[in-house]
Amino acid sequence: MPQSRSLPPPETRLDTVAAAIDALRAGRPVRLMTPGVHTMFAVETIPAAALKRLERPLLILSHARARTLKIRLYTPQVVALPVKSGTSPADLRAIADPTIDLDAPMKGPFNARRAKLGPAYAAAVKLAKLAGLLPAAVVVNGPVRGGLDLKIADITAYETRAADSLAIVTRARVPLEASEKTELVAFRAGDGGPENVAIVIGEPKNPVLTRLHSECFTGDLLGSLKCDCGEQLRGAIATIARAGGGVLLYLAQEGRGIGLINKLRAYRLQDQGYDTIEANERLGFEADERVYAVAARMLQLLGFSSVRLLTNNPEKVVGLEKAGIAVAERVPHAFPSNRHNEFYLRTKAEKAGHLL
Ligand SMILES: Nc1nc2c(ncn2[C@@H]2O[C@H](COP(=O)(O)OP(=O)(O)OP(=O)(O)O)[C@@H](O)[C@H]2O)c(=O)[nH]1
Ligand SMILES: [Zn+2]
Repeated sequence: MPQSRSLPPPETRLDTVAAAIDALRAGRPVRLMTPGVHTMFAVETIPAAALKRLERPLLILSHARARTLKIRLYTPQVVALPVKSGTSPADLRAIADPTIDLDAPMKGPFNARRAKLGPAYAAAVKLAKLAGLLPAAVVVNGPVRGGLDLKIADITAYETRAADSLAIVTRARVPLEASEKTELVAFRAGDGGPENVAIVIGEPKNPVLTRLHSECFTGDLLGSLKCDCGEQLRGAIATIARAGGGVLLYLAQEGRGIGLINKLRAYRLQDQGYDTIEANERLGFEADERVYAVAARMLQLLGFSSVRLLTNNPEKVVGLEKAGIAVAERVPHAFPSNRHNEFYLRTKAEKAGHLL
């Protein structure tokens, strides 16, 4: 049975998070309000002048990044490293970004703080992730002028809130090569965030044959041979059409939720010999950062409550069920490998439990 989702606290807001994402990406500070105040910048965008003015800044890294740097994990979720005076944004980026390891050898050892960290520190890293930036933040205890105010509860509730606020914006018939009877349904969240599209094929019947397709610019659009996304996308449309009907959700979750730029960073690490999972972790991400609340809400808005899911990934089945959709059956969805993606597919099978 699908579990019912816990509702976000009613006082949390969506629009504040969207504004904070813009601020961080532009190198501006965000004030995180618990009851106390902390101020954060993203490591990727902090301006030199702003860093210089901060009093006793801490560099906050995820556990995944800390493990790569052999930093002791004294505190849960994230670690805090005191930033010495005279440190430049480039120095911080060299610690946070493994793709520049080789150009700027890092100066260790790094001694993390042992003292307990309040919730603002992990929230800062989560907000950097939501902004599509490296998962690393500079945080000070106290307010900084010019910052935007954001409640920590708004960050924690963001994904659920965004999913709950989804609405169908428009729909149109778009005949496809593999399926002439096809309609595209466009969804948008209340904060105007990333748009998601459902491709409704033929006459879907419950439990509806469904593919959750995470956007892949390189595979879907450019025909990259590094992954199997392009084949899975076109293959799913053809399979669903042959079955008489179903739905493909085209989800704005590039790079398993880390965004295009971070995925390209992960590809750089793969060229140095790391596999797809190690690359994510060296960057400071989980192996898979996707959540399926948006997918579940799209299905509900389309009137579907139970699916036959085209996937090899058991985590997608669990994720969708957790978000409130019953998965009546898993339908395998594998394609032959090529010499570029063979190792990638084998890694997914061996390390991420993908079933082939
Ligand atoms: N971070 C990262 N993302 C990747 C990499 N290769 C492909 N992707 C992303 O992985 C996603 C595609 O995964 P999916 O095919 O939806 O899902 P899956 O987990 O492989 O499971 P299936 O349903 O069995 O296909 C897309 O968002 C791609 O951009 C990689 O090496 N690193
Ligand atoms: Zn891909």
